[in-house]
Amino acid sequence: MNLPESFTNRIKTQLGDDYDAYMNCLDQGMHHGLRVNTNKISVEDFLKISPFELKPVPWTTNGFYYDDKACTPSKHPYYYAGLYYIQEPSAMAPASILPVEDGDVVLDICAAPGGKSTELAAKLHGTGFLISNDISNSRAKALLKNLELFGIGNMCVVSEAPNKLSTKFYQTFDKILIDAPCSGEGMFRKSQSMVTAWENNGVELFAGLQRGILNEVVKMLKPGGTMLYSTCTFSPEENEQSIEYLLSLDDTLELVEVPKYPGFCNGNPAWGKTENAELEKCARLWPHHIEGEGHFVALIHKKEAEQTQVFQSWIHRGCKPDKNAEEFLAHISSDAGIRSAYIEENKGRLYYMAEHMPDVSGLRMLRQGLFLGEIKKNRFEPSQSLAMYLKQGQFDNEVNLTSSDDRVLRYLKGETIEASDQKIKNGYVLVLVDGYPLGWAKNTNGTLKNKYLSGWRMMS
Ligand SMILES: C[S@@+](CC[C@H](N)C(=O)[O-])C[C@H]1O[C@@H](n2cnc3c(N)ncnc32)[C@H](O)[C@@H]1O
Repeated sequence: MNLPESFTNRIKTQLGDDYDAYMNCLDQGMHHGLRVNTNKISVEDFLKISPFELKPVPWTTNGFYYDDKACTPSKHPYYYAGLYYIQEPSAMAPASILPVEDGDVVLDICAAPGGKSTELAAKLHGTGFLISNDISNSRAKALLKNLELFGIGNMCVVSEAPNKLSTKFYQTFDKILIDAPCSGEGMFRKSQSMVTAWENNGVELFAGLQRGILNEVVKMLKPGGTMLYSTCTFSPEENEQSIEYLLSLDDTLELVEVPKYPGFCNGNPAWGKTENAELEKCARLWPHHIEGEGHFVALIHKKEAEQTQVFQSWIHRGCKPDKNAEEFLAHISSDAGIRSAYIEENKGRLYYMAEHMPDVSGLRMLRQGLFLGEIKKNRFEPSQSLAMYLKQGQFDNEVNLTSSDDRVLRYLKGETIEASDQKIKNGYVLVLVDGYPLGWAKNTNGTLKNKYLSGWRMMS
C-alpha cells in the first residue's frame, strides 16, 4: 500500500516494535461485517434463516463477519427488509459499548449514514427517543433512509451545527454518541482515496472540528448521563488529546473503563499531553490486533447533580385523521402501537409521534416521528416507512413470499407482480419476504400494482 512518508514516520514512532505487524496487515484484505437489526429479528432467528456463512464479531452480540467473495448481503431481499446493516466490524464497537437502556433520550450527533444510529435505535426497543443529527444535509438523507429501513419510529433526524443543538437541549440527553469526523487512518485499506484525503486535510483540521463538537455535547449531557467518543483514526491528537480536552471542559466528567475484548489495547497516556493515567480506560482497536480496520473508543460519565433540566416535551396537539386515513389505519392491529392520540397532520402528511418527543421546532429537521402516509386526492397513500415499521400480522391484508420466489426481486425492482395464488383482498397489500415486510402493493383481482418506494428500488 502506498502511504505518505509523513504518515509512516509518525505511526512508526507511535507503534515502535508493532510497526511491521501494522504495515504487513495493511497489505491483507479488509474485513466485512453485517449487524443484525434486533428491532426486527432476534440473532437466533436470523441465524436460522441466514443465507450467508457468518462468524461472530467478538465485541458485539449481533455482529458477524462474512466473506465478501462468497456472498453479497447488500443484494439480498433480507437487506431490503432491514434485517441487517452492512458495517465494518470495528465500527460496531461504539454503539455496542454505549449502555443505552429502555426509555433513554439519546443523541447521535455525527450520525450519517446511520451505522451507529440504527443500532442505538434498536437498543431502545421502541421506547425513549433518539435524535440523530448530521451537519451535512445530503448525508442526513441517507441517515433517514437507514433509520426508516430499520423500522424506527421514535426518532427525529435533524441537520444542525452542534452549537444550535446545545442552545435547545441543555442537559437533555441520557446518552450521547460522538462518532467524530476524523482523518480516517483506519480507512486506508478501504480505499486509496482515503490516503489522499488524509494528505490533503491532515489531523489538525479534524482535531479542531472535534473540539468544536465536544464544547457543545458537554452542555447537552444530563448529569448522571454517559457519552461515548469514537473515531476511526489513530492519531493521538484526535484521540487521547481530544479526550483530555473534553475532560478539561467540565470537572464532573470522568472516564469509564471500556471493556477490553481480546485484541483491544488500552488508550495510551503517553500519547496525551497531561499523562493522565485514566486515559488507559479508553480502547484502541488496531487492525493488526483484531479482525477490523481500527477504532478509538472512550466512555465518559457525567457525575450526578441535584438539578437536571428535563427536555421540553412535544405538545401533542393530536388530530382527527381524515376519513380516508382513518379507514386505512383501521386495518392495522393495535399491537403495532400506533395510537390515534399521537397522530399529527402537517400539510396532508400524517406522522405518528412518540409519547415523549423533544421539541425540535426551529431546527433544520428532516423527520420527526414515524411518517405514516399522505392524503392525496381524497385517498390515503401509506408510506414506505410505515411498511418497514410494521411486523408480520399487523396489517390485515398481507402477501408473504419466500426469498427464493422470483416475484420478490421483481417486486423490489418496481415491477407489477401476479398473486392470484394468494388469499388477499383488493386494495392495499403489505408484501413480505419470509415474514418480514418489504413494502406496499395495490391488489386488483390478483394483480399487484407496485407501490415500493421508487428511490429504494433494487437496481438490475
Ligand atoms: C465518522 S462519520 C459518522 C459515521 C456514522 N456515525 C455512522 O456510523 O454511520 C462523521 C460524520 O460527522 C459529520 N460532521 C462533520 N462535522 C460535523 C459537525 N460539526 N456536527 C455534526 N456532524 C458533523 C460528517 O458529515 C460525517 O457524516
